[in-house]
Amino acid sequence: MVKICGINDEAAIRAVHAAGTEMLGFVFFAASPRAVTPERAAALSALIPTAAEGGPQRVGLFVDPEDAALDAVLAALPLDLIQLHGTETPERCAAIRARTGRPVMKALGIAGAEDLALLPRYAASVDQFLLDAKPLPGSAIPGGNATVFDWALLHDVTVPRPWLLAGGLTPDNVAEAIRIARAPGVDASSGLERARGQKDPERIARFVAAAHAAG
Ligand SMILES: O=C(O)c1ccccc1N[C@@H]1O[C@H](COP(=O)(O)O)[C@@H](O)[C@H]1O
Repeated sequence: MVKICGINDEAAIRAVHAAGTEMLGFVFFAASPRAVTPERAAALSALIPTAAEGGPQRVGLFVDPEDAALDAVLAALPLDLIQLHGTETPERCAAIRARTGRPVMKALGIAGAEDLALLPRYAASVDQFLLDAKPLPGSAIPGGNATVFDWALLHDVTVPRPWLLAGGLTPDNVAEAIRIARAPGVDASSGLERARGQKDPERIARFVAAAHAAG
């Protein structure tokens, strides 16, 4: 299972589809260099087949969203999954799942084994986990920072929901990351860019091929 996040232009979404990627992410968080408006995401999404037609699942990435922000995005395009990348509590995740009728993927920042203790607290309230590097102090955004964590922390962990590994993944390190973390899926953004916020179609193709081969 491969997710490419931060899709914000036509070449990138076409590359994601051509590579046979299972999921793509639109960032609805204004502080991100990859942020898109709901209208821009809808226009890009319309360029390739829907998930029901065999295309990738559309994931909406939010950071501590208000209900109105979720409603505005869902009115513009039919997301398949909601990614929550802020400080949402288990109760807020459950409320968003109920309100939107969409499955929820909760991102947890991992820096040490103690961070994995949160997994059981969220398990009943979410459908998937995204295990990402914990942002370094002073980071302007809570993800998408090309930060890697120690994948071996996950080697012997039973994650109580389907999950993706994220944080500083690139075409060159993704196979090793999958092997060490025993990850069933991966997600990448910065490592597939030619400049901050600008995806490179060639890196997308190499990343997806490497991840699928490793899986
Ligand atoms: O990509 C962003 O701009 C972003 C902003 C706010 C929260 C999360 C964000 N991205 C997610 O972060 C991880 C790791 O990204 P990277 O590969 O290290 O750049 C990824 O899952 C994105 O979904």
